[in-house]
Amino acid sequence: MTQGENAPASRVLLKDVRPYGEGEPVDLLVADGRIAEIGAGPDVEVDEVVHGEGAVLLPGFVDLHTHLREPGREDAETVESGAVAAALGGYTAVFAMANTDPVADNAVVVEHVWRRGRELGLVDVHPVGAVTVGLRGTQLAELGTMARSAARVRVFSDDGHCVDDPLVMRRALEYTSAFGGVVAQHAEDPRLTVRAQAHEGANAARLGLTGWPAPAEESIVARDCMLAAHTAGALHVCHASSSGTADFLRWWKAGDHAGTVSAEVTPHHLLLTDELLAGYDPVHKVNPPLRTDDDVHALRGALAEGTLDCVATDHAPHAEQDKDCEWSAARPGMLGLQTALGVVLRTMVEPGLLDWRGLARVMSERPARIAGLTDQGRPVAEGEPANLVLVDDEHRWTVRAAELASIATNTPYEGMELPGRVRATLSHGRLTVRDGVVAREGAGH
Ligand SMILES: NC(=O)N[C@@H](CC(=O)O)C(=O)O
Ligand SMILES: [Zn+2]
Ligand SMILES: [Zn+2]
Repeated sequence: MTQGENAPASRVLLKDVRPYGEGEPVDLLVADGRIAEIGAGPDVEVDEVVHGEGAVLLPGFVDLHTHLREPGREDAETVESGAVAAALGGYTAVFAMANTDPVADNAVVVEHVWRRGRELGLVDVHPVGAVTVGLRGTQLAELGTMARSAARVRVFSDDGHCVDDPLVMRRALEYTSAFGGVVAQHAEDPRLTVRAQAHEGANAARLGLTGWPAPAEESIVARDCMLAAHTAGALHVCHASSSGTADFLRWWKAGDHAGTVSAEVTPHHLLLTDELLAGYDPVHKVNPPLRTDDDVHALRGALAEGTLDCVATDHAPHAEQDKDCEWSAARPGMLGLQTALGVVLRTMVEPGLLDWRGLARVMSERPARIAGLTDQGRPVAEGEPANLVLVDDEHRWTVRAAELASIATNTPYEGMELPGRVRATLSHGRLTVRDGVVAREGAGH
């Protein structure tokens, strides 16, 4: 049984919508969780009508990198608050990272997160399993048990920590390749980033902050690509942040290597730089750190050309006491689910680096394929699953932390005007967002 099957409204008419922002507006009928008809007549009988007024219809977004903080830090985010934020951001599937408390390194924790997601019925919540027990980097977690659990875990990551022992990484790639899993690596050589607080460069030097050098990321990315080739495993590079990482991946992907390598970039690394650190506001503290303008432009180019496969939010809510303190004590991370679309429109679509089809590729199709999802990231076409987002491309809005759905408020975009508003989101044929508001009635089983 898939989410939404118990939904009360099974027939929805999306009126005057433009799939991929192309051509004249059409009417699109959703029935029984699928796109039943494109060009449906005006007199068709439905339970709900959404007036698109020419808004852009895309496959629902898929986030490979979300921190939901449940279990353990429900004062920062819960599966519920995160699922609401995800739906409002246009997401129909999110991958919830394993660095919870307790760690999601066993079937009990991943099944809890997965069940909670299903109960809510707002977005498909896929738990990520930890690679190693307790994220400690020494002993492989029960990867096979998590894969065989009800949550059917396919993405594994110690995110927040690097699997720095090359033998442990090798074994993880070997083991997961046996069942089509992927290892998502937080690439950070721990020896090169001891006490690191900011991108190693002129700004960190001026501000007196210990540097996080780009080679700490790049050396692990290079090593892991070689291990993926050697094991014929699947590697996914989390939050690529430097021009050197992009250059290496471009070179690597141009070669003929066994294994599979994919990579994500976050919205904040596409827009923000370490110049923002001058005010010492920890809202700008994130791992990997904000880097330079050159890095930002290299990452945009790499995403446009496909060297970087997709955008992932690394949505990282933190409670006030963990963020509203001096720089060195603050936790790294920033909110991202509700601002990702706007930042990608601003950094990639407005400058002409991606069109709407390109946006669908990097925010929906590629991430779905990387994670092995078959019902997400599908074309907007008759017979396909109705996991969809309707974007009002003319609308601009101002980010206010207090108005975001997350419990935590650590957005670096406070007061910023962003393009694009999510007018509606459909998960398995059911409206989860209507007129920019979460549609909660009927949620749950
Ligand atoms: N990105 C961050 O700065 N923080 C993440 C961990 C991570 O993604 O490495 C978190 O869990 O808060
Ligand atoms: Zn990370
Ligand atoms: Zn993360």
